[in-house]
Amino acid sequence: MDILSEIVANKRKEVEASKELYPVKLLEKSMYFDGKPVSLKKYLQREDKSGIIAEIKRKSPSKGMINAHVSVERTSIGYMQAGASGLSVLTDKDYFGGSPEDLKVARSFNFCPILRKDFMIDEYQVIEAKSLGADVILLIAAVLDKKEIEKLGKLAQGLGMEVLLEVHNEEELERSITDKVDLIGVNNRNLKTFETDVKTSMDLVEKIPADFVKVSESGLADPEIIKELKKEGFEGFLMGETFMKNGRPEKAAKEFIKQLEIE
Ligand SMILES: O=C(O)c1ccccc1NCC(=O)[C@H](O)[C@H](O)COP(=O)(O)O
Repeated sequence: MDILSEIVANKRKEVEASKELYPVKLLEKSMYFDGKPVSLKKYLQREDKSGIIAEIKRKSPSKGMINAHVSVERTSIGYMQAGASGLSVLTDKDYFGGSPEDLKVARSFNFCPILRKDFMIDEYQVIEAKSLGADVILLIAAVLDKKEIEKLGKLAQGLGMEVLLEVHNEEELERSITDKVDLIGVNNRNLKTFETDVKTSMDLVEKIPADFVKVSESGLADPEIIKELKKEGFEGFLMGETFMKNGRPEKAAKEFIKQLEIE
């Protein structure tokens, strides 16, 4: 079984357990449930922002432990002060060392778009994302068919959230495009081999219809590459490890964003 199939199989069990522990009726009582989400699309298009979606991720299947002792409060606030356009918070525990609590902490300290970064396969998780205060959910084309993307996307949009669809190649892009998503992310990481190549973004960009905000994801570590991706039409840049491998991720983000020379 490849890692993605393993993560998804594990996620199915986890979601069933969560449904028992925290039924939807309870999630709907959250103080965030009726709140208006913050638009990532709008933040990515602000000229005073960097376009960086800065991620909080303690570990990953490709890199193992990256930063076990990160302070979500300090890092999330620091990322936004450094000029990030939004936050991405891993809520998967077993493979990424995150938790729903991490997202709640980031939400309570920041007014900015927050992406719930997880493996979404069930409507329950979309409702849970809203109850945690998320503004955006991720849908991964490699694990969902078009009907599932439309069902989960429609529910998220109905709750006021935006949807980031992640693709890795032309086949995934072609079979998944729908108006039930708002942003399209090109994952530079091959989730089977873990190899990252920014050429993946460069090659796919012209195939993405103009009405979607374009995000380049993973393996980004050089400000010059961000400048090139911007020229190609990308407005968002999802970055995790480059910042998280530093003891103070927010300081690494500040240094990096400074080099983008935002006016
Ligand atoms: O990062 C992994 O090893 C990974 C493995 C399997 C599925 C997803 C994985 N990563 C999730 C992500 O999409 C990244 O955290 C995100 O794009 C940031 O990437 P990076 O800047 O390379 O940390």
